[in-house]
Amino acid sequence: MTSFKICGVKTPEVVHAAVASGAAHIGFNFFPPSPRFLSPADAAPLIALVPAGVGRVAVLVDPDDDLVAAVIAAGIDILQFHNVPPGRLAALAQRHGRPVWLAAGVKTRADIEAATKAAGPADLLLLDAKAPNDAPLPGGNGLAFDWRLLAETRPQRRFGLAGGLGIHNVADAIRQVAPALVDVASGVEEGAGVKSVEKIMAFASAVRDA
Ligand SMILES: O=C(O)c1ccccc1N[C@@H]1O[C@H](COP(=O)(O)O)[C@@H](O)[C@H]1O
Repeated sequence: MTSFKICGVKTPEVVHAAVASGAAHIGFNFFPPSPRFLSPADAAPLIALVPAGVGRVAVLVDPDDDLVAAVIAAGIDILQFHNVPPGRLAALAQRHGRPVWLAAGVKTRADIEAATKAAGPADLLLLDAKAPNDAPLPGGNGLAFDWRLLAETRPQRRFGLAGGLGIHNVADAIRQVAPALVDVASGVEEGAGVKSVEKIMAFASAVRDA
């Protein structure tokens, strides 16, 4: 079965639901403009509820070193980076001694090629839709990219798929793209930043049935 990540979790009830659903990873968002934002202090008691064997992932957008250190102190074990300048990913991976994921926006084949190069030291390349220029968030926008691009230009490395996934399309995405992991934020919400336990369970069933 393809593994899945439930991203942007903010309450104990949703942590428990994500664990019960079989999520391999749970994401905590540390980007202040996001409706899913948590401070490291607020995230720490939630992160502590995640059992061993389930990955605790921090979503970070071009963070400074203090924020990275703070999320690690809060109990995070995987660092997911968006919008990091070229070269900084390797430095972050080395300095903080944690697995790193590189999230990259895709609209064209060239984006996939550039992301594959940039992801060099990353444990996972997470391909998401490229955010529109005026979007306040680089991810979490509920937008999918054209997955057919991956049939033409498949990254020669481990990659995950994010962006606009939900109960209605995740099985198709898995069959069509065969990613190592699928990642969802807004597709299991009933309002901006408000997760639905029912939708999380339905998403998990759709992944299992794919
Ligand atoms: O979710 C957010 O608010 C967010 C903010 C900044 C960077 C990344 C963010 N989320 C990531 O985007 C994917 C896809 O989101 P969606 O399913 O399309 O809503 C999400 O899983 C996070 O990895």
